[in-house]
Amino acid sequence: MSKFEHFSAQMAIDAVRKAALLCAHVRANLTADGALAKNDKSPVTIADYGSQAVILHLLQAATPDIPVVAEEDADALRADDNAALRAQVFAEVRRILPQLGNPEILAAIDRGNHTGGPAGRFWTLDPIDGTKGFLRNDQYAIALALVEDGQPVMGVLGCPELPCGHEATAKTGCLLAACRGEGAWLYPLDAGEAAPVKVSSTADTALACFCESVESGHSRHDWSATVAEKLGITRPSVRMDSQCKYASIARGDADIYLRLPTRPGYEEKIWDHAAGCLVVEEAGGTVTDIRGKPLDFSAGRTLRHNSGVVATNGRWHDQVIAAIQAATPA
Ligand SMILES: Nc1ncnc2c1ncn2[C@@H]1O[C@H](COP(=O)(O)OS(=O)(=O)O)[C@@H](OP(=O)(O)O)[C@H]1O
Ligand SMILES: [Mg+2]
Ligand SMILES: [Mg+2]
Ligand SMILES: [Mg+2]
Repeated sequence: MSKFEHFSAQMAIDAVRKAALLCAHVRANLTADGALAKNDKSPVTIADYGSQAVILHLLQAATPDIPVVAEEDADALRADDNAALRAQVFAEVRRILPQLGNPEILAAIDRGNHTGGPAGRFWTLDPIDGTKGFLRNDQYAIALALVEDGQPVMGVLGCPELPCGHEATAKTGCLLAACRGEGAWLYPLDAGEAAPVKVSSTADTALACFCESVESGHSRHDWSATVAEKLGITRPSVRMDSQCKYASIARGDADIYLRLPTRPGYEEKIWDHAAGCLVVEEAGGTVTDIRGKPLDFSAGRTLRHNSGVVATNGRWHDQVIAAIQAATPA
């Protein structure tokens, strides 16, 4: 690993950990006035804005020349109607970074407006992935990746509600990190030693555990049930919010993640997949779209050359793709 990648991985892990503290504090105290609906009707909370402010401020300090593609912007926060929400964001960010003034917080959030593309380096951030899960007190993730010449080369997934192991005593909260060519690693979310992670070795698709979105608006549950049947799977799917699904595949808890498009024309966002995709690949798994094409992170802010997502332990990925082709309309 180059010196730059080593430095940026440590810094990214630290930034995600700080944002996770903010998210946990907001979630423990969240009331109905802590969230807004965006233009596309999807929710955004104090924690989405606060997490983005903390991470983008830290990225700006450490790598000022690397632009960022992030989900949120501060437009709604600047509106007079949202003064109360804005004040809560400022207060939450200052619990983590006490020196930051209000204008700096808004400016940090607005640093995420890069267009992406095929050349050079950029960061991509989802400050809270699975905002609906966060609001339901369920799974969510903080996802940060470094993309170089269209390829994720470093990824960090903070998963504050995912247990760090399977034993009953395992702490809640883990973080997965990967650098291209260096494997994937599992850390306790707060602090502590890393352990390598590997995908499952499940050899028979009939024994596979498959996971998908909670929201039927994000992935076709009826089609995935048909795909599962074609693969001989009898266990029901595990429905889980956010890129924690990628974390589950990387750790071998699940074998297949299906994200089958609910409507033609929806373009998946790069921040919803870059970190998770690298973590799974570095754990030995395979990630493609539903036609078996690699995810193309070089096309801007979205995966516009892809349709849906499939992640597996890599043993029988082609069989899963074939089952999807047979189960879904052309
Ligand atoms: N129509 C459609 N199709 C596919 N994906 C969509 C769609 N609409 C929204 N989104 C994105 O889904 C992100 C969270 O999805 P998940 O499947 O991981 O979580 S969930 O179980 O549905 O809550 C969610 O990310 P966050 O906004 O960060 O929560 C959205 O970017
Ligand atoms: Mg998301
Ligand atoms: Mg988000
Ligand atoms: Mg969102």
